[in-house]
Amino acid sequence: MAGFSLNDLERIVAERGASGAADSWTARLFAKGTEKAAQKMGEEAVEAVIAAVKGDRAGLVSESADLLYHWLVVLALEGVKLDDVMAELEARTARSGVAEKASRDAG
Ligand SMILES: N=c1c2ncn([C@@H]3O[C@H](COP(=O)(O)OP(=O)(O)OP(=O)(O)O)[C@@H](O)[C@H]3O)c2ncn1[C@@H]1O[C@H](COP(=O)(O)O)[C@@H](O)[C@H]1O
Repeated sequence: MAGFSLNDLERIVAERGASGAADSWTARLFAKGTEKAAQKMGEEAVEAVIAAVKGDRAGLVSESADLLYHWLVVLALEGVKLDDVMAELEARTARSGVAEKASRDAG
């Protein structure tokens, strides 16, 4: 699917979290703080694990979405940017030399 990214969701989480809106789950999580948000993140991770082990692909998609959303809430509450995580992943990829190996294999 094109057109929606984790960066989009990160921005929505920041806006809704800061809104204080009574009908916003994100604002409620922000008000409760990192401990509650991290607890929810852990619950969603376990639910994703259970779906994977059961071979429940639709469940795995749904629980993965819940997990990524709650993970972004925890990052926001802790002042960590998605870009920081991507930079770490990029650095690991560079250290592993996988990109160079792939381009050598392709050439
Ligand atoms: N992606 C999500 C998203 N995924 C899951 N959830 C909410 O996460 C909550 C967790 O559900 P659970 O069943 O695990 O928990 P619960 O039983 O409702 O709560 P507890 O009793 O366990 O505390 C639900 O209320 C879901 O609606 C989400 N809430 C919001 N978003 C995104 O955030 C945006 C803003 O949402 P609001 O902040 O609600 O406006 C939305 O447009 C979405 O893009």
